[in-house]
Amino acid sequence: MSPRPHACLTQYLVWRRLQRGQLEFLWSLAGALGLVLGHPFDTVKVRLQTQTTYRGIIDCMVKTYRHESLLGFFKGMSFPIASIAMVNSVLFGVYSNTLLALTATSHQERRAQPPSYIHVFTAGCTGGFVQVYCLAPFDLIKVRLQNQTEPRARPPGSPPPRYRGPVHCAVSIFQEEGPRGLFRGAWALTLRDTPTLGIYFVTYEWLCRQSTRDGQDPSPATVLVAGGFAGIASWAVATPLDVIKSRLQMAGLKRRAYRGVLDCMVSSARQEGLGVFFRGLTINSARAFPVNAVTFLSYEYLLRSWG
Ligand SMILES: CN(C)C(=N)NCCC[C@H](N)C(=O)O
Repeated sequence: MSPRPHACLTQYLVWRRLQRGQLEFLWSLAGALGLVLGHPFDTVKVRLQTQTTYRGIIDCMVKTYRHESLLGFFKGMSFPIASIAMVNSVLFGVYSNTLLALTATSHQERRAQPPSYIHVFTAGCTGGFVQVYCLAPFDLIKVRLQNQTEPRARPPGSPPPRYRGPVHCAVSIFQEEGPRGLFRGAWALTLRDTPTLGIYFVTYEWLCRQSTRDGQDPSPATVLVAGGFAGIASWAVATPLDVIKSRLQMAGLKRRAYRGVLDCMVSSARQEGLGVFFRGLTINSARAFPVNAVTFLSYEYLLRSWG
């Protein structure tokens, strides 16, 4: 005997819900995996951008390893892992919905009727702008923890690190610098992410269209390569403001008074030369490829499975 139609529908909906749950879980897992692999590079980048004690990438890696062991490279990783699924959902969700509003086509329909690059750029900038306000406090805590160079096993009598962990760091910033302190550097982050996420999605779309027949979905290899290069292109453009953002985030701690983004740019350039804006460019690009290849692969497959 065949089951009643409404029972079939209920079973189907439950199955779809489970499938979605699994996919959301996989997305978080893929994002988190990319982040774990990329975090050591990120730590070296942040230290090069904010501290003047290192002569370059290798010097920073050697000093970090000698002084703090391998664990030193993974400082500040827990909050980014905990928030990556939310930040990516906001970014990709706003991007996709802005494209939907601009072009009135769903993700599936966009293969047959590709949106213009102006629309892709506008949707990317909108996604970038909105995600900043989810990302800013997590990014601030990450940067503060990555800059703590104390080893885990401290010699007796040496002072403890200022922050005992991410929660202690968040509470201390809130108490010492006020609720606005948690958004320190958010304006520089907005200037960094709004245009560069436009570039990110345009690069991805352009590379996918170059190697995919009209109307077809890009292959997994295309998605990985296009995602990786989109990461590199956007981070290359983002690096100067990334340096400024990290310095402003650390400024609250050092009680170093910058009057704003422009002041930080001018005084950094005066003291260290124009090269300061490219600190961390190489390591940022090396990190960007794997992290963003994985991010786009999970995004494409999630949307295809959701239909
Ligand atoms: C240039 N920018 C800011 C970006 N492309 N951002 C989006 C990619 C974010 C990814 N989780 C990453 O950390 O690379």
